[in-house]
Amino acid sequence: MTLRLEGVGHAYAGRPVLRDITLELAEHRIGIIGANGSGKSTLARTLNGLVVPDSGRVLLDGLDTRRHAREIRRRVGFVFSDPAAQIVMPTVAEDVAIGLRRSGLSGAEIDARVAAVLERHGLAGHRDHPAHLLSGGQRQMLALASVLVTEPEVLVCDEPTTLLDLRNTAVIEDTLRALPQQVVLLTHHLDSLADFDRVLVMDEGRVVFDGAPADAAAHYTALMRAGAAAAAPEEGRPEARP
Ligand SMILES: Nc1ncnc2c1ncn2[C@@H]1O[C@H](COP(=O)(O)OP(=O)(O)OP(=O)(O)O)[C@@H](O)[C@H]1O
Repeated sequence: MTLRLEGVGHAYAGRPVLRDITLELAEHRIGIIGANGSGKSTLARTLNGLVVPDSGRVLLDGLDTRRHAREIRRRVGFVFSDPAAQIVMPTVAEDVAIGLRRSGLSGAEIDARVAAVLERHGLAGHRDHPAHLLSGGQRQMLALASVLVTEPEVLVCDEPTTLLDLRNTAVIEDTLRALPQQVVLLTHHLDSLADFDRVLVMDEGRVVFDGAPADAAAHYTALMRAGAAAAAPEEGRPEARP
């Protein structure tokens, strides 16, 4: 199973946010880091066809997201930063089950799969609770469970721990780490990617580094320092003083 981007470019209202990106994503765990607005989310969204690029193409095992959107969405799951974006049903179990409505499984099979996923992710005791009464960490776990129940081959997670405290961040990260399927994780937490197979650094719509986690973290830190230095007022300039 391989995701491939070929010459991918995308613009919003004429402003380029992805610039000629060519990549093959085959490793088990891939991280993407980069400054706010560098194009990470847009890139991630091209991977399951949520965004169809203006130019170039994105392929999953040769299937183009432009033409095979439904098949690709089934195989590439997507988890958003804010679980509110994907929790749609009143109760926890109903929310997990909704992803299986077109699976062709029987009601009993759906119930069994939902129960297994809730059990695996520590939500079995909340089966019939309203989703909005869960804690932030439980809500994100529910959003993750609702995607995992469909058994995607790839999971793309767009900053899934941004709204969580350190404990829940660790719980979600440990869950992602233990998944058998390919995971593409966007994050601002460089430590979370320490044992990843590959980390991409994005800057202004381009992949400016692609390699081992420690090297990517160093590259990103240097990039951010250079950006901060360029933006800071020059020392000693009279107009820069308070
Ligand atoms: N639907 C949209 N319409 C218009 N502009 C958009 C849209 N989505 C993103 N943008 C803009 O495109 C640029 C890249 O956004 P994107 O969300 O891909 O970056 P990001 O690296 O994920 O940022 P962050 O770390 O802040 O989430 C930003 O300037 C953003 O404002």
